[in-house]
Amino acid sequence: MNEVLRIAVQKSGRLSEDSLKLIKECGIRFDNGAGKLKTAASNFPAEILFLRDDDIPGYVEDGVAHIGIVGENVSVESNREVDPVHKLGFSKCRLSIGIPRGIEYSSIKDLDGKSIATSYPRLLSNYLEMNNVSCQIHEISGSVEIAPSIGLADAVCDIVSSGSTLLSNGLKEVEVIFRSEAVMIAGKKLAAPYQELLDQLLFRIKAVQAAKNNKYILLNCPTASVDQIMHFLPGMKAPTVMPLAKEGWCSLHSVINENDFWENIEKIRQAGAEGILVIPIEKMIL
Ligand SMILES: Nc1ncnc2c1ncn2[C@@H]1O[C@H](COP(=O)(O)OP(=O)(O)OP(=O)(O)O)[C@@H](O)[C@H]1O
Ligand SMILES: O=P(O)(O)OC[C@H]1O[C@H](OP(=O)(O)OP(=O)(O)O)[C@H](O)[C@@H]1O
Ligand SMILES: [Mg+2]
Repeated sequence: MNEVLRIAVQKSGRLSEDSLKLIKECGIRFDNGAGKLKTAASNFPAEILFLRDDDIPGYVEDGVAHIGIVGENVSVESNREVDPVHKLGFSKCRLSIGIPRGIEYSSIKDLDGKSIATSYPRLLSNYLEMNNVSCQIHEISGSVEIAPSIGLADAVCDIVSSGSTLLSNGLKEVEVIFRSEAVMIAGKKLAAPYQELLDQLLFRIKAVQAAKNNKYILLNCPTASVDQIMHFLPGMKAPTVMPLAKEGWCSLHSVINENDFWENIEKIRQAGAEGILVIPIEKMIL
């Protein structure tokens, strides 16, 4: 197969580092020397294109790139015909409406007749329409949070993560209109060889993500407690249980999910587990 999967990633910005890290964790090696806008992988039929994030959905729709990594906010705002094939779990943020801190706010209806500055006119107008509110939208491409203080608009609608940009510009968050994270997008109806390469890449991405969400756990426990502990550590199929060289004791090996880690650790300690070791997993094939 000579086909090469073209992957579009952001050249420099909030998505760049995590996008390249993910591709590397999938075992794909490439050289991304400074200023390089295109690079070929050395051990996977892929080429990486370094682009402005706003241009990525368009390139994927046109087939210039087969797949791309962008924020869901940018993908949906672009209204391009692309498939959001897999959420990637990084660059989590929200698109929110903010108003000057001193202004009282009770509901979205308070914004009726007001002006809002944003880089996301489509997402904003859909939200306003859904709520039967009519506003004047000022589209600007950056430094949106400055708008109320220079008299450009009454409110803003922009990306919020920690909220510190809103805060340092005298604004408060009043409505979350969209929640976003990085997503892999693909062209509609990819030709079979590219779909096959995308499937291989997705298989690797899922293994990397599963490994990040789980830890390998080893512990010692009284043999009589195994059933109770297994209940909290079901493992991928079932935990491994081996006798210890001490009568009435065994060693139990399993995986534990990051999300309920502390809660379950407490429960297995109460059930008699001792000498608990928790180890990161590098890849996890389900
Ligand atoms: N503060 C943040 N925390 C988390 N994710 C964010 C944050 N700001 C932006 N993002 C996400 O990262 C994406 C890229 O943000 P960035 O600020 O790098 O975009 P940009 O300035 O438009 O970049 P480009 O120069 O490529 O056009 C956003 O579309 C959003 O999905
Ligand atoms: O809630 P916070 O944690 O403060 O993050 C929100 C800010 O982050 C992004 O800007 P960024 O810093 O990427 O700068 P840019 O808009 O110039 O790209 C976004 O446009 C917000 O301004
Ligand atoms: Mg951009």
